[in-house]
Amino acid sequence: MSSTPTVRWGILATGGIALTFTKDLLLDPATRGVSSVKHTVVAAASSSSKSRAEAFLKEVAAPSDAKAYGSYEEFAEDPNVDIVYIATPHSHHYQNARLCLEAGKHVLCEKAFTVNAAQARKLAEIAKEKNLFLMEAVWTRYFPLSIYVREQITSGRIGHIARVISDNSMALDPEKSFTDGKHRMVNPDLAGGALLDLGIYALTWVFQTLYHTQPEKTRQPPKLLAFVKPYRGTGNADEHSTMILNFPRSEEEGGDAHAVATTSLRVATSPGASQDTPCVRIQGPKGEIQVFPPSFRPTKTKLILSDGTIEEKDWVYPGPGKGSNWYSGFGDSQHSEGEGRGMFWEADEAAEAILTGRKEAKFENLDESILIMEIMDEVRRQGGLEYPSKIETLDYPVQL
Ligand SMILES: NC(=O)C1=CN([C@@H]2O[C@H](COP(=O)(O)OP(=O)(O)OC[C@H]3O[C@@H](n4cnc5c(N)ncnc54)[C@H](OP(=O)(O)O)[C@@H]3O)[C@@H](O)[C@H]2O)C=CC1
Ligand SMILES: O=C1OC[C@@H](O)[C@H](O)[C@H]1O
Repeated sequence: MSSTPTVRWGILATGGIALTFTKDLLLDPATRGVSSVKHTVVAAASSSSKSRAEAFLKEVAAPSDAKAYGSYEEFAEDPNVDIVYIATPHSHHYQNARLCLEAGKHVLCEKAFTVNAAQARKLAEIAKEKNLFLMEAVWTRYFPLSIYVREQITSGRIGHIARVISDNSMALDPEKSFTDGKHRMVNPDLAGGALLDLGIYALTWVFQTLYHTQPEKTRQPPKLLAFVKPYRGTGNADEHSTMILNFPRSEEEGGDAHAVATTSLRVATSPGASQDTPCVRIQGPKGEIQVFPPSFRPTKTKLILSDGTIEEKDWVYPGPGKGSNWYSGFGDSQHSEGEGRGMFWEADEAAEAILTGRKEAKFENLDESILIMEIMDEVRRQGGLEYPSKIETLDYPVQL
């Protein structure tokens, strides 16, 4: 019998990303060289019906004794669940995460963490009170590619970072793709728009290169200037947001660093099907690191130094995958047969934290998730973008 500890997951919601995450979760960790932990799925819940949860468990090939629930509330009480993965729209994260924390479960909650910073702060407070692990599921931070980029920065390869230019945009043709305005990408009731869905990755790259690479004690929040263009189809959801950030730095560190973070659901980072325009450029006096799209799951980096060195790297996502119908999100065709999606690395991190008693994630703690929510609050304040009060509230429980 294996002595490897197994973490027991419950999956809250059965939509697109829940399927992708759970299929990744159930891949053998040995395929990515992990031997310290195993994952299993013991329950799934659908707010639509129990039969939908059953169909979900079947589709992901969960163990046959995994339990299906037709209600999130009943599911949260399941004594066999160690940690819940929350895969509802942004609007629902606060209510759903709070439900699970109140029931004593550890939580991995999809991005954007919440609708606003106040909700994120409240969840962090409850997790702390109850001594539970809580993490925003920003999977990109856990990729070997991201770890490599951060290491190039901290080892000083390009010198003190002067500037980061970061985009995550997709030409989604919203009038055609989301005709009735109800889709979560554009629906204000679901905290839709580019900023919370796609812009968070543009900000993730800015923060993981300019903020997370600093010693924790010296990290300082940036100043922000932002513009927001509303999506005319639904009004209170943005079709693009553009952010300029200034990160304070001492003269010894090269002085203040600047970032430009952009996001759009109308135009793409790299035109057509090409992926040859960098989505992230990290610039220092000794060179530049480029990351190629899509910024949420890049497969290529290029380091260009002023001494003429060029290091190009292709990044493979370990498998075995589950074939070509693997959900890949909007406009993302970057997935090859045989590859996993790459969501298992964040799951490994959550599991490792639970097993070692750590309460926050190592590559983005709760303070950093809260700070990024504060930045997005400020973008919306400067851009005049308000969501309905029922999804901005701290009240709990609220039926959405
Ligand atoms: N990390 C990544 O790469 C990705 C992350 N995401 C994030 O995952 C979350 C979900 O996205 P995605 O899976 O694409 O969304 P889907 O619309 O495909 O699924 C959302 C699920 O949430 C549940 N739900 C509960 N209440 C509602 C409601 N009022 N309206 C719609 N759905 C509801 C439903 O499941 P049920 O009926 O079973 O309760 C639904 O299937 C978002 O936060 C998004 O940002 C999305 C795509 C990629
Ligand atoms: O998180 C995400 O990454 C992939 C995108 O396709 C999707 O819209 C977004 O939610």
